[in-house]
Amino acid sequence: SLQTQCRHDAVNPLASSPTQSPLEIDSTTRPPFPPNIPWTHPPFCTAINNENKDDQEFCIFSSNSFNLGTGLSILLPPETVAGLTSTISNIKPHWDERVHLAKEAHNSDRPYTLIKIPGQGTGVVATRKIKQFETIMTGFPAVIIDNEFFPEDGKAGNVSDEEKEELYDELLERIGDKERVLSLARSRGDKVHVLEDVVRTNAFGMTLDGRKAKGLFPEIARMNHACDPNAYAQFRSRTLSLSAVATRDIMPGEEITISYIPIGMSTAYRHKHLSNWHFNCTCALCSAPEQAREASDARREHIIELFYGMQEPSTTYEDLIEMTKEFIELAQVERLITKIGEYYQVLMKLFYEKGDPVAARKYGKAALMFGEIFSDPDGEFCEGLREDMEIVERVISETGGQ
Ligand SMILES: C[S@@+](CC[C@H](N)C(=O)[O-])C[C@H]1O[C@@H](n2cnc3c(N)ncnc32)[C@H](O)[C@@H]1O
Repeated sequence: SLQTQCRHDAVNPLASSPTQSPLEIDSTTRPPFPPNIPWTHPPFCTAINNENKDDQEFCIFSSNSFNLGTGLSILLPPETVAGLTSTISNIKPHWDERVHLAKEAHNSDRPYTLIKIPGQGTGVVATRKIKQFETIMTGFPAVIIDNEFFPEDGKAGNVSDEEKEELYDELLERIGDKERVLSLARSRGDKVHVLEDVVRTNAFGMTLDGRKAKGLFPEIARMNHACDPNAYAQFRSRTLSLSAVATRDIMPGEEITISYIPIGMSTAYRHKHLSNWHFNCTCALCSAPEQAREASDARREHIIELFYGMQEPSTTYEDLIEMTKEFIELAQVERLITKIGEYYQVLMKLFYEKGDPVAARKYGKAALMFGEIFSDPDGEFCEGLREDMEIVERVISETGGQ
């Protein structure tokens, strides 16, 4: 049978793990700091007491030269950082990517500008027509912090306020371009450390070598949320970059938006998930007339029913064909294009299990095409799909597709 059980992490569309093999680390001593690695400060480490497991060491590593001197500071276990070191030292942004990054670079080539959006602070607006699938901007992180430091709102977690305060002060001190970070939006007032607030309000979920973390990409963080967005943030583990990619054509003057939450939920679920950002969503879908919103909710709920229905063992091959057609039509009406790779992957698996490898190949190819646009091309999702496609191709050549 096919190997891929892993879909993108539904809650964390940016999940991925870098492919580099870790440098050797002796975890009983301070992490090594050889001169050939890119860090410009000695690591600053602390052991966090975890009630259920052994203590875990976390260190701040910083590079002032990263990303044209804007700098990077990360707070992760040293073993995870070891796996990232070669990625960080190898980053040479392409010129077309740098256009959107460096203050001094060709500003006029940028297809967007920042403006004030009533009730939403700053937002990003297109200055020319942007074509579907075009990369709008590519950014690199300023800060990466392990999720150990972000228990869910209201939960205690393993790190004391004093420990966090000390670590965040140190992290902030080491950030090369502080303004790039401190000018970002905040949502929690003075109740928490300014860095915690900025990260909670602006960072993207990512998985690095199996550890969940939050990455702060200050340029893309200016994009506001919409429940039916026209762009998508794609993480690439190989370059540690995050790109905003257009999911449809965007006209000049149109605001460029991304979804902060997994796409495809009905209104009530969306608002529950968005509560983490402390704002009432005023996007076009949430402010649509009640009738239109209810119709969209009904379609979205039906998509979810079909999705699970198709996976029921009792579903026959004929039912699967009918359900697939209806499912794809609804997903198109709701414009869930960024999820389509994930949906097609499930269809590939189902048709394969029902003994139709030719249909499985059709959906597998489509899954990979969308996966390479909307998820990490070197991440688990695409890697797993490539392996599965080899199995499907082999079965077709052995059986002639019967
Ligand atoms: C990642 S920031 C986006 C950029 C931000 N507007 C700024 O001024 O830098 C997230 C914050 O923007 C605002 N925001 C984003 N999307 C919104 C929406 N759909 N409706 C209302 N406020 C929104 C909220 O204040 C939220 O906490």
